[in-house]
Amino acid sequence: MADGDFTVSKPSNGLAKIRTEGSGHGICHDDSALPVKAQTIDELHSLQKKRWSSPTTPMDQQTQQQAFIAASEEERHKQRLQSISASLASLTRETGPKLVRGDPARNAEGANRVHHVTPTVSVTDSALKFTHILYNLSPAELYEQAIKYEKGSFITSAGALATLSGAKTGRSPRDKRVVIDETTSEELWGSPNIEMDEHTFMVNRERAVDYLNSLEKVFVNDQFLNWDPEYQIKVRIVSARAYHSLFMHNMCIRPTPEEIENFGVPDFTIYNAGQFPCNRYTHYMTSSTSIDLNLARREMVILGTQYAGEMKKGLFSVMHYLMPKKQILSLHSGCNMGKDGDVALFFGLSGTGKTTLSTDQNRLLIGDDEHCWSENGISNIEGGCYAKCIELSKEKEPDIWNAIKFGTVLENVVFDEHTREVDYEDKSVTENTRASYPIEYIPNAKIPCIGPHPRNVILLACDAFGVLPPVSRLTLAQTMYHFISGYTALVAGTEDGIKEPQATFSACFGAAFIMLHPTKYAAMLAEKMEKHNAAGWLVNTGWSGGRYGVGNRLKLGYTRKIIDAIHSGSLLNAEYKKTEVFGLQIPTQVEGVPSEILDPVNTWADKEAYKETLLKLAGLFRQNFEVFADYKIGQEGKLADEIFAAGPNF
Ligand SMILES: Nc1ncnc2c1ncn2[C@@H]1O[C@H](COP(=O)(O)OP(=O)(O)O)[C@@H](O)[C@H]1O
Ligand SMILES: C=C(OP(=O)(O)O)C(=O)O
Ligand SMILES: [Ca+2]
Ligand SMILES: [Mn+2]
Repeated sequence: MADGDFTVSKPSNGLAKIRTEGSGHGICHDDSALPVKAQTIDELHSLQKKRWSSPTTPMDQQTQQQAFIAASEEERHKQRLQSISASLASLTRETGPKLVRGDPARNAEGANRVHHVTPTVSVTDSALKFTHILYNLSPAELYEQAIKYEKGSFITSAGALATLSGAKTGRSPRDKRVVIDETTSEELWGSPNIEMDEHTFMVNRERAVDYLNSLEKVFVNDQFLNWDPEYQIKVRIVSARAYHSLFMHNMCIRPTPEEIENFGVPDFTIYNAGQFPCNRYTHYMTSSTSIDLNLARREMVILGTQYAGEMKKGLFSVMHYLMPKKQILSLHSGCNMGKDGDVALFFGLSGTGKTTLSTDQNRLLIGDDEHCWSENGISNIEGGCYAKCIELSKEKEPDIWNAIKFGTVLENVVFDEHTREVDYEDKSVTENTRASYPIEYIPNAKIPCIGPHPRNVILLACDAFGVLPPVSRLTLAQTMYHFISGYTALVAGTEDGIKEPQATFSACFGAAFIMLHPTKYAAMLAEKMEKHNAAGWLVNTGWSGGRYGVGNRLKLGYTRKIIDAIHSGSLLNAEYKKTEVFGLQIPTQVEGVPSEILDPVNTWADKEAYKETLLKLAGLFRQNFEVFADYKIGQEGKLADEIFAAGPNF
């Protein structure tokens, strides 16, 4: 042995004899000579964990180092529990539940932290019970909670937490409602915001709160939205599952310990009752799922769905209401920045490439999904990303692949029972498999997630009809036309027999989230693009060479080359020609992309079918835009006429 403390010699009886060296008397070291600072096993275990601290998103150094006014620790914990108890107060019983900090499983630990928050006036059993609060737990603690108590939670070979979201594996837009009162009935755009009244909201709120209070423990996250400190809001998420708490830990901005101590009263609260359904006898309820937004109360209630994306997109709706009031444009877009500070926005509906294309090894990631454009520039609303991971490959999307590690929530993926290796091709649970990770898991994330005014505005459409060009340069009026249209066409996925792509028009590429009339956002976008001289682009990340079933999806590598040419500015100076019907300007050459695919007509073998499909899509655009024809945009509505004229002509 090279540096052995002991040697092994082979005696005649065949058994190896161990001789320790340096011990002098030929006996082994006595372990008891090394003192363990504990007299009992329990004491030993208590040494394992150091004092409580809270996980953070790296903010700027100064904020982090700022000393905070120190009330006594006990006092601060008490205040926090009081604030949470107020959040969870039942409206009819007037008082909040009794709260205990910590895990009920560790009773001894919890018991000495009991706080009698408010004197109880009612005498029901629920008033006698304690609700344990698991407050801003760390990813490690949440892993333990999930694995111990939530069926379907596993650690994958990469270290991510695999979970199941239950019966719902996507959002439920038809079950999302907004309270209409005197103010909001004036302000809100009717169509996507299915209404409900205040009273019904309160019925559902009570249902969610009673459910949460009936549990042994609930998770509470206090976090921030929006990286621009001037327009940041404080959010509280009360949920029943560790999975939800970890998801929001990843998706919202994580406060420093100092910020947590001084958090105070949240600006907005989510009550996520998850699997607990709404009462279908309640007015307005059309299913067992209800996602209810009350802007006046600044509250959201979730009943009957565990799909975590509901929380993040629910808060996005809130931002779509609050931000425009401050002249800030909220955007359903990804965003990244070049080394020279050139910022690009990527708008698009789900699955069109916002996350994939904003995550670019050559550029700094500002965010993948939700942003604000204010007079200060661009800021990300969130602290994390939510990537689709169906057919995820290490080669094509290395940064997303590498972000799937400890701390990442992997929703609804399928993995090998033994190795826990994820099969990203497997759609057994759903096609909408997802990974949620903190933004700093992307190596070139731009932290803080803010940037200057955008230079390029890229509208993404996954055109399964295969007739939109891979890239077109848009005039301002065309940008507005396509922004208001919000087109994409997807295929129904795995189902057999689906030959016809489904066209979707979703105003501002986010009709499910916008709160005001689409033209309000469009006017702000036009004003900002003009002021900051941003160029508009339409990029088809969908089909080429024929519609779905005949052609193929454009290679991600080609789309990336197109995006590179937009970023570098080289595409601004390219030679262009105009397409028929849609009147789009398309480049004749893009570096790294076969020129013949740039005009889709070249890629279709059946030219007649091409023309027919093109006209069909143009007709769908025209039909969709009819409802917007009467709106004024810009001064004296001049832009409105231009925008209307910027649609297809046939
Ligand atoms: N040419 C392409 N451009 C962009 N994405 C593509 C392309 N081809 C295939 N994809 C896949 O489409 C999906 C786009 O999803 P994602 O970026 O998560 O969309 P979003 O963030 O807009 O919802 C990814 O799974 C990506 O791998
Ligand atoms: C979370 C979502 O975002 P996206 O699909 O746009 O990435 C969603 O739409 O449910
Ligand atoms: Ca995304
Ligand atoms: Mn999105």
